Amino acid sequence: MRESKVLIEIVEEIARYTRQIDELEMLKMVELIQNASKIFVVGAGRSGFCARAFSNRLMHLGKQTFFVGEPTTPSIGEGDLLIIGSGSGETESLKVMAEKAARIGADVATVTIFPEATIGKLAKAAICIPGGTPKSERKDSVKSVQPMGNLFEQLSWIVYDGLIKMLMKEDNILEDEMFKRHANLE
Ligand SMILES: O=C([C@H](O)CO)[C@H](O)[C@H](O)COP(=O)(O)O
Repeated sequence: MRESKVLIEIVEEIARYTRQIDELEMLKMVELIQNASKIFVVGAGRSGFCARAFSNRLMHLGKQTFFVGEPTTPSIGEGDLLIIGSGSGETESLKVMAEKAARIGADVATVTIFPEATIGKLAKAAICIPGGTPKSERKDSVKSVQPMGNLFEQLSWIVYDGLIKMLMKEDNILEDEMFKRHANLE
């Protein structure tokens, strides 16, 4: 057996930058989730894979949750929440969705590297994650040992899992209850 230097380098980077994520902003997101009628989650590409996994856990918590783009996703309205995972905060289709949701009277929240970008400006909670992105003309917030948006995507997955743990504690939801809601047609 030989430990992998590559894996250790990645995990150490994740641990180092996790410390720069503001828990107060996570608490704001928890409050928005608790107060929302319906929760819509969206993200593109790899950021979208992480956001999609988050929507699955929100469903397990018993929240009325929809991943945007599915044929079963209804219209968003006042009192609803749109959570956007976007490193750059400037992905075209997501900007349009953020603007539309805000216009309609829904709350917008985001997990992003750049809270000052278009999506972050519209957000009531913007969890800022250190990272880089090939998309933004803004300077990456950190120099990562990994390519493209990897660090953002990994940290966003951890942030989403952290939010779920916070919601479990706040709303007193046990894992057994969550598992009962897990898909039985798989
Ligand atoms: O898939 C992606 C790319 O591989 C970056 O690592 C991005 O997640 C996708 O392009 C969405 O971009 P953002 O909205 O800026 O996260």
